Amino acid sequence: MSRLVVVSNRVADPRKAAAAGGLAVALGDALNATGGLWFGWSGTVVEGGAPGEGELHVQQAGNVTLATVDLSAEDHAGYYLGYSNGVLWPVFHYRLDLARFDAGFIGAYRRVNQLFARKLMTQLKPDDILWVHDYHLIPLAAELRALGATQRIGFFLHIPLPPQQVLAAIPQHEWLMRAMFDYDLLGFQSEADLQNFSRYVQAEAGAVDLGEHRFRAFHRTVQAGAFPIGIDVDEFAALTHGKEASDMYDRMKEEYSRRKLLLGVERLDYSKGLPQRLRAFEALLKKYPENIRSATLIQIASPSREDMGTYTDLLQELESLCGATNGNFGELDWMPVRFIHRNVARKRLPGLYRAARVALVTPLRDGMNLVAKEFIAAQDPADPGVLVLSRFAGAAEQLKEALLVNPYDTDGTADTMQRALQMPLQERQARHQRLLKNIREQDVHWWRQRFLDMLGNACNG
Ligand SMILES: O=P(O)(O)OC[C@H]1O[C@H](O[C@H]2O[C@H](CO)[C@@H](O)[C@H](O)[C@H]2O)[C@H](O)[C@@H](O)[C@@H]1O
Ligand SMILES: O=c1ccn([C@@H]2O[C@H](COP(=O)(O)OP(=O)(O)O)[C@@H](O)[C@H]2O)c(=O)[nH]1
Repeated sequence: MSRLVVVSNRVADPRKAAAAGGLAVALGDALNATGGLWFGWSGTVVEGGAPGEGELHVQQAGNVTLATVDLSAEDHAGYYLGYSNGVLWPVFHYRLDLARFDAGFIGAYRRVNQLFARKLMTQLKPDDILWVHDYHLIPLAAELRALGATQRIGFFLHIPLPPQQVLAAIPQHEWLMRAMFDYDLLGFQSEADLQNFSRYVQAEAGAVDLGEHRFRAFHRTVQAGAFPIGIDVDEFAALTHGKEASDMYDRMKEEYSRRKLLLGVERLDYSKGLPQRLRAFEALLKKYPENIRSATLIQIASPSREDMGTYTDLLQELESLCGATNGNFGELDWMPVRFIHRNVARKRLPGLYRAARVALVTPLRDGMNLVAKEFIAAQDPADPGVLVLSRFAGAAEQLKEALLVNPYDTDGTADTMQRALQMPLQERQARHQRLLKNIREQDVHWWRQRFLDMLGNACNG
């Protein structure tokens, strides 16, 4: 059997995967099941290190070999903060207004992909199957092929793929698109992303649609598909009954025994729609004053990409919005919003999810959003909470029994929050049952197996 080689910017020890975030948890799970090699950035930034160079560290973690590379400070700035998160992240989330098309970034992005390709080549076996993840590494297959790699290589994009006209604003978009054709299989989170890819390559590269999502361009044929990522429902249910989550649940129930909790959990990121959510919550208090003193919003915003101005600006905006709502509506014995700018350990999160009556997952755009699925998995089926979900999250294609909202519509979102708070038990149970069925059927194992089965059958040529 071929060995699985997973490549991603973030790498985490899969034995400790429960402590890591979305992408890392899912990949840890995929590798735990099959064993193999996980290759990527070590997380170390070397001040004064030579650009395009980095030490390779190899260690064993159970049945998974971890191979990671350090990055020089110059490469980290240009590749991770610059091109990946200053250009690709905003554009792929439809935010051209936030993109910084700095001509200096692309050199570092290319250099790090070349560095990864060189280091990875030393670890590869001829019949390995490679699975590359996310926007940091789009040209990796092209760089590997240039060094002679002939292995099967798949790519999965964890973030949205925007429409053609948005994508085409990236000065290097043709180069990126050509690089995509060096993969055998391209995976997207949703049907909408897949459709955008199909239109884009036909319009911009004159690609020929061979049917069943196979496209021919640049003398190569690539298979594409939608593979919505899931969670390990059983692992999450077990976490829910663990000590950390139970303690958290008990604390929350005691603290908020007389109140209904609304909950938001995410990285502090402009894609997550946090200012819009806070405004909608304030509109809820204005339109439905019965919620004054009886509803509390807990918003966890875990620190992310803090070296970037767009992220620090957002923090200031959120602090000011929360301050205004608490100032306008707060009472001596009740504060409407609790804003927590810290990471909450994943082991404790299920307790928080279970104590909440309503989860607010209202991103402006999101590849998938695993928090939505974790919230469902953590609920008590006899008395479940309600999921309010943005129609612009990848998860909305699957989770149809959630209350779907347009996060730009402040009053509409406030009305939906009210509906969620008022929803009768029977309706909550019926919706939850169907949502749980969905996340069980399309879980992380299903995601991995479908992608790898299709990669096994796909062959570029
Ligand atoms: O690695 P960071 O820069 O700290 O960012 C964390 C991860 O954020 C993004 O996650 C995406 O993947 C999730 C799992 O598929 C998906 O549910 C979510 O919608 C996406 O935003 C990013 O794509 C990852 O590469 C980062 O590691
Ligand atoms: O304080 C926090 C906030 C988030 N998460 C985890 O981070 C992941 C976020 O994944 P998601 O797909 O929702 O969004 P991303 O951050 O990857 O864009 C989920 O597994 C959360 O449980 C966490 O462990 N602690």
